[in-house]
Amino acid sequence: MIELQQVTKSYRSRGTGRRGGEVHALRGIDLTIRDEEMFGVVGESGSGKSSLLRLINHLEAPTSGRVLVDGVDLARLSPRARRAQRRRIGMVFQQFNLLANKTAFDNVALPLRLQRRRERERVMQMLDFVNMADRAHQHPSLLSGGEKQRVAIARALVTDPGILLCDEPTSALDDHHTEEVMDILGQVRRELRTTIVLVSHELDVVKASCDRAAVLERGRLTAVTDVVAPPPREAYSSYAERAQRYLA
Ligand SMILES: Nc1ncnc2c1ncn2[C@@H]1O[C@H](COP(=O)(O)OP(=O)(O)OP(=O)(O)O)[C@@H](O)[C@H]1O
Repeated sequence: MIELQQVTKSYRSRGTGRRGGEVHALRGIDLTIRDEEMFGVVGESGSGKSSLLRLINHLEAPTSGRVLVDGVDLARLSPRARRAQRRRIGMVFQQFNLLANKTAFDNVALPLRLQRRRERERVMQMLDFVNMADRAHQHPSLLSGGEKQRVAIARALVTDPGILLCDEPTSALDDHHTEEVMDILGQVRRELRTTIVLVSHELDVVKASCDRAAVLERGRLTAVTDVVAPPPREAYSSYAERAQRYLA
């Protein structure tokens, strides 16, 4: 479970025009994300979505308030214990962040190697999970955006984290690849029982996949809603019927 209690995050403003000023990226956030749910975070650009993820991952500490992951306040841990705790959280980014000079296999193996683990089987198992086993020895430049993101998901999950944070994972992809990546994330939740936090400005993606979603507006949490999934494609007899009903 992830809990944010009265969390505030402020940054010194960038640039010289407002020297000494502060940007209030998050203000007074109270939020609980349950185990094994797919939780959406939506909001306009600058509303604080990425800041929220960085706090959950403890890449940054809150200015005030507490962030608890499975009941543990990472701010109170020693740096070493915090690093160990952070390994239980995987992360996926909009621009994939794969190393261009390494194959898909080596990219996925990297988090294990950083822990001095060499587990070829485990790497292949994760590549298989994202349907990329047959591309294991290709470099990212030969892969489509959707394929790169699937490799990035395998890399994030190879150390078996209980939580996966996704920052705009489909925003650089076309509709077809978006669907492919969201199918994989659905499978991650169902089969690996990973808790997924999905930051996205694409309301359709959140509607089709999340159980609940938080709406951020200029750093404030304005709502947490249960998401009602749209009817599945099979519910319509034709594309025309689906388009008509979806748009109306
Ligand atoms: N390191 C930083 N230093 C200064 N200001 C920052 C920093 N990171 C974020 N901000 C500011 O905090 C606010 C929230 O930014 P954040 O990136 O969390 O929003 P976002 O909703 O993820 O936006 P986007 O969708 O454009 O990435 C913005 O005004 C941003 O300029």
